[in-house]
Amino acid sequence: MPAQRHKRVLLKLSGEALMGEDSYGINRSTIVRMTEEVSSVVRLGVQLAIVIGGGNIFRGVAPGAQGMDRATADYMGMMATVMNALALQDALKHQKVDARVQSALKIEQVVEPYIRPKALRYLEESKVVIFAAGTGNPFFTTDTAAALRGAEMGAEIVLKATKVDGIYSADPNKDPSATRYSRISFDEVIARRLEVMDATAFALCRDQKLPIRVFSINKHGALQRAIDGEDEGTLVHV
Ligand SMILES: Nc1ncnc2c1ncn2[C@@H]1O[C@H](COP(=O)(O)OP(=O)(O)O)[C@@H](O)[C@H]1O
Ligand SMILES: O=c1ccn([C@@H]2O[C@H](COP(=O)(O)OP(=O)(O)O)[C@@H](O)[C@H]2O)c(=O)[nH]1
Repeated sequence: MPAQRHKRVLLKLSGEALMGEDSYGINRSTIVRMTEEVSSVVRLGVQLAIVIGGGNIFRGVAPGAQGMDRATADYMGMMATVMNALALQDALKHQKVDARVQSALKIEQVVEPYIRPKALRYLEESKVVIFAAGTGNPFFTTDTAAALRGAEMGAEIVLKATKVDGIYSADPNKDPSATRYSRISFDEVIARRLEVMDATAFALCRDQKLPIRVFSINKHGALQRAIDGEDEGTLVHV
């Protein structure tokens, strides 16, 4: 076992990445590939909590939400994350991985509510815990939910699996000359307004001294390398 392997991590999975090549919803082969990677790290004995996004179904700030009351649109976005959480739980079941979904919004017939001690117990029992409905509050994001739940679960690190392979000096989708950092401090990320995660999430992790690693969801083996503390993507440190 590598000396640096993390024992308990909070993995943030992008909702948008679940779309794969599609323009909306959940792409079957993408979710299967993701859950194969997740199940292989769970088999190593790593305690894994997951926060899943919802951007593949609905975003409170999307053009489709224009003219809507922002809080209403955000509640729709949170409901979208519940759908993704159920799809992820089901896909993990096919990999013979036991997962529990806990929602920050009460939808009792569908998922159990978030109860911190229960979530901690699941982790100790080596069950994957999937946190749905973000923080349960409008005007927040699932990145902030990842920071919050990561801190509550006592995770050693927040692993953000996203479309880009790290944090760049500028948005690499807009500026092809942008260069990737292998390590960067929270203060620098915030001062330079690097937008791969929102400022609330960065600030919460900085205050809780909870490091973040940003890596590509599409790179085979990247999750394993991130779990093993290897130089993958970008590490944001205190
Ligand atoms: N400095 C930066 N480095 C990397 N990505 C950035 C940067 N600034 C903006 N981005 C954008 O952030 C996106 C990832 O954030 P986001 O869309 O919120 O991801 P997710 O859906 O995974 O939560 C990337 O696709 C990229 O276009
Ligand atoms: O605590 C939260 C988390 C999410 N959302 C809403 O849910 C949507 C989907 O989450 P997010 O955009 O973070 O998902 P991802 O970027 O991972 O696809 C957001 O746009 C918000 O509208 C929210 O209101 N509060």
